[in-house]
Amino acid sequence: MSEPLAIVVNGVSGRMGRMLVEVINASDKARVCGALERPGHAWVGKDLGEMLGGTATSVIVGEDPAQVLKGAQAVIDFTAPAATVALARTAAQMGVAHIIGTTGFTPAHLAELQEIAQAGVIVRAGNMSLGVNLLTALTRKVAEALDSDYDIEIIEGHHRHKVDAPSGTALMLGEAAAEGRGVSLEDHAVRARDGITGAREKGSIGFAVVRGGDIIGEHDVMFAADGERLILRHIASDRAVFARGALKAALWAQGREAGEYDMMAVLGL
Ligand SMILES: NC(=O)C1=CN([C@@H]2O[C@H](COP(=O)(O)OP(=O)(O)OC[C@H]3O[C@@H](n4cnc5c(N)ncnc54)[C@H](O)[C@@H]3O)[C@@H](O)[C@H]2O)C=CC1
Ligand SMILES: O=C(O)C1=N[C@H](C(=O)O)C[C@H](O)C1
Repeated sequence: MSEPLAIVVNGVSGRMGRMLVEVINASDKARVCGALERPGHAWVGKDLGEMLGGTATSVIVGEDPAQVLKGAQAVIDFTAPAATVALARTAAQMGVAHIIGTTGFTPAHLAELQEIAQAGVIVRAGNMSLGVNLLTALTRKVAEALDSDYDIEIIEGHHRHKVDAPSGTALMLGEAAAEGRGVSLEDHAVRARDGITGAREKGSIGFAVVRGGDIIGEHDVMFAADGERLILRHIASDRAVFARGALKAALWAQGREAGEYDMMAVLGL
């Protein structure tokens, strides 16, 4: 049996950071070899196991990616856009595969990641779950089959702490719908409605956002026509689905050529 993959978890005290440690620790294919938090965070310099409420481990939470990534084969990163772009540069320089779950990137961030990926392996997806990636493939197929008499609306819901909207997943679904229709999302997206908006423009792709409580992540893609509606739905009820996907991506990324990949590639969809 091969050695377990050495993985660093970035943003380790966050909702996804904690979940990643749990999922990696439960796997015989990988181990947590390092942990990162934002500079000055209360966990920096402390033992990861103790910070998570368990027994001491040999992993001390660090704040300097260049130090912590030494000896790592992958870093899994669910943090914030600027932090992720900065880490991508270091990971590429050090030959460490960078698995990115962070959402909320601007077009400038995305262009920078694309440039960095010329020299490093990046796997990035707005949603790492198998279910959502299947939903994405289905959305593309249905959008291809139905004409613009079917209005496409994407409705997403998340917990009260989420800072970006629409969600990375909703945008991924919007891209798939636009691709299926053979149009550009940028030209057809309606990301907010308020006041006297006028009637719905034919061919547009609408987004609606719910924020509240502890909703982990819910996404509907609606195709609404005269006389019928088709709704494709995914509900995440456990963050482990995202962490398991990220671990799969870290294993898949080993030995790949430099480039930016997505979960559809990892899952072969
Ligand atoms: N692609 C996917 O499947 C999923 C993506 N997400 C995305 O992951 C991101 C994080 O989500 P949560 O864990 O819920 O947020 P969170 O707020 O609980 O955790 C974020 C963590 O990142 C840390 N952080 C911020 N700046 C940092 C820096 N410079 N260096 C190191 N750590 C830093 C914070 O201190 C915090 O611990 C969001 O963008 C969210 O949308 C969340 C779930 C699934
Ligand atoms: O912030 C979250 O929690 C989630 N974010 C991702 C997104 O923006 O789509 C994925 C998941 O739905 C949870």
